Amino acid sequence: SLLRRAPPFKEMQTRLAAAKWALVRDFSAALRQDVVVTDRVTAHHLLVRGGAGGAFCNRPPTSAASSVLSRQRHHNIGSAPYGPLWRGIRRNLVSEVFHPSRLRVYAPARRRALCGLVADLREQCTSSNDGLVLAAESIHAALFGLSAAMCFGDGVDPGRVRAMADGMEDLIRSLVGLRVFAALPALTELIYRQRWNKLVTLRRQQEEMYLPLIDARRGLLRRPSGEAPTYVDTLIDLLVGDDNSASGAKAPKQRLADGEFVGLCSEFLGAGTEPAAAALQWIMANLVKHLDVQEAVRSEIDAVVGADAEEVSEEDLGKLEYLNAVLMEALRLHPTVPSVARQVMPDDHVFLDGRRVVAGTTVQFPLERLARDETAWAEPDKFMPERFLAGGGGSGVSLVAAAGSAGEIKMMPFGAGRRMCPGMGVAMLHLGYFVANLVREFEWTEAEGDLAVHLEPQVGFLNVMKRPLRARLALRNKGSAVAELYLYYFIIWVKLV
Ligand code: HEM
Repeated sequence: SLLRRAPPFKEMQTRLAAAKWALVRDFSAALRQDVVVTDRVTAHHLLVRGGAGGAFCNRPPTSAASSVLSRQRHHNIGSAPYGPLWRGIRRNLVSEVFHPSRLRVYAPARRRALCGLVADLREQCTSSNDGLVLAAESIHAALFGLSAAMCFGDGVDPGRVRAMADGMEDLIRSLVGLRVFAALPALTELIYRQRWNKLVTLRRQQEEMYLPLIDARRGLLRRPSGEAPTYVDTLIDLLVGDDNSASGAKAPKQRLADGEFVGLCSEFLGAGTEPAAAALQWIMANLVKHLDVQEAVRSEIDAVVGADAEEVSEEDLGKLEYLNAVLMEALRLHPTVPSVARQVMPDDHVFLDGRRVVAGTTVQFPLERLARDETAWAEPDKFMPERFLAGGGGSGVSLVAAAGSAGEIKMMPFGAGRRMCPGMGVAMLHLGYFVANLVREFEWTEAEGDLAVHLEPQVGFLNVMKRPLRARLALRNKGSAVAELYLYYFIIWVKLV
């Protein structure tokens, strides 16, 4: 009967095509009612201005492992209800880890990740006849290693980092199936026994891998000199308010429990790596498909960065306007998080065309659809970075919907409003830094047959490339000082692994 309640897919598409928003019933979320908003003015109104009265800042019940397994007692930033706990842990991430002054301290870790990636790609392309590389796997490993270093510190055993990355991929693959536990967990736990057991196993593995590293940081009397504070360090003494106080009275602030630590580290590693790794693949895939754009990025870099410079530095990125336009265009066409969701709370007075939306309704904002709106963009399905240069249709479009967005949202790959992604700044820094250096180091071209680049998405929990990125690489800077530097890093990397 639940299946019968869901509208046929085609009908839903037609309704969505014709309207600013549509009511759908989502059978997978058991009797839940969803509204899907596809209009950019309505999206801005709801996400940025909120529902009169309430803030319209809650997400629907989540399938995050911590929350489900602890019966909603332990939360991470994404799953926490809008309130003191959310405020405390989000503020900690934004001001203690992602503040620009702190981000500078992680520059050596970024450099090591880049050097490891370049060395890995060099090794692959020089050891095969045709320069073929498994770019998807290499990109993921480099970005995960960087997140792990920012979370737990340098010097975590590379074997353990690989095991954490494998566990995270497994968890992300399972997440769509785990949505059934977001509502009525006591019942769904019985019905979907196998999935529940899988969730318990994945979580236990995370505890076994993360807790010794967390304890090691707790036990440090003093950080090694010059080492940046890790995400775990910032959580150790953090005191947060409690949203679960049944009486509603203001509860005293408390330290985080082990379960919350594990959940927050899992979120940092997963949210910090997976959408960024997917975005980096989409960007490089478009550069492989559009060689003229790749060459234009390279020319811009060569004009700004001296031939003997070791790398495109983070300071250089601000001068690379065309590179920035490429990032924006790839994020517009391929938002790696497919949709953003809010739940209407009793305090939220959310109105659509004069009708109040009932409390409990989930409001979805499909990101790709908003960003490919043909009334907002010329030729919305085409990859045209120039549109983000001065005078183009996208110039002036900001990733932060509140600022300069003239009451509408033309794209929001990082979401919008108070719950928008807190990692946007660091993600854009990582994307710019990696893309610039990968284009400077190598010429990227397409392989043939099954290894060719397909810009076809596979949409699940994330919007990833259906066929993982493969490419043929040719070295630039073959005899330069830069090559020697990467060789040096490669030798160190091989010794470590
Ligand atoms: C290209 C990379 C990334 C993309 C496309 C992305 C996208 C998003 C989106 C669409 C949301 C939902 C926002 C909303 O509901 O309005 C989100 C939330 C979030 N992201 Fe990211 N993200 C990226 C990188 C990161 C990084 C590097 C971190 C760092 C750990 C991060 C941590 C989070 C967290 C904690 C939330 C939940 C925020 C809250 O509920 O207050 N993300 N992200």
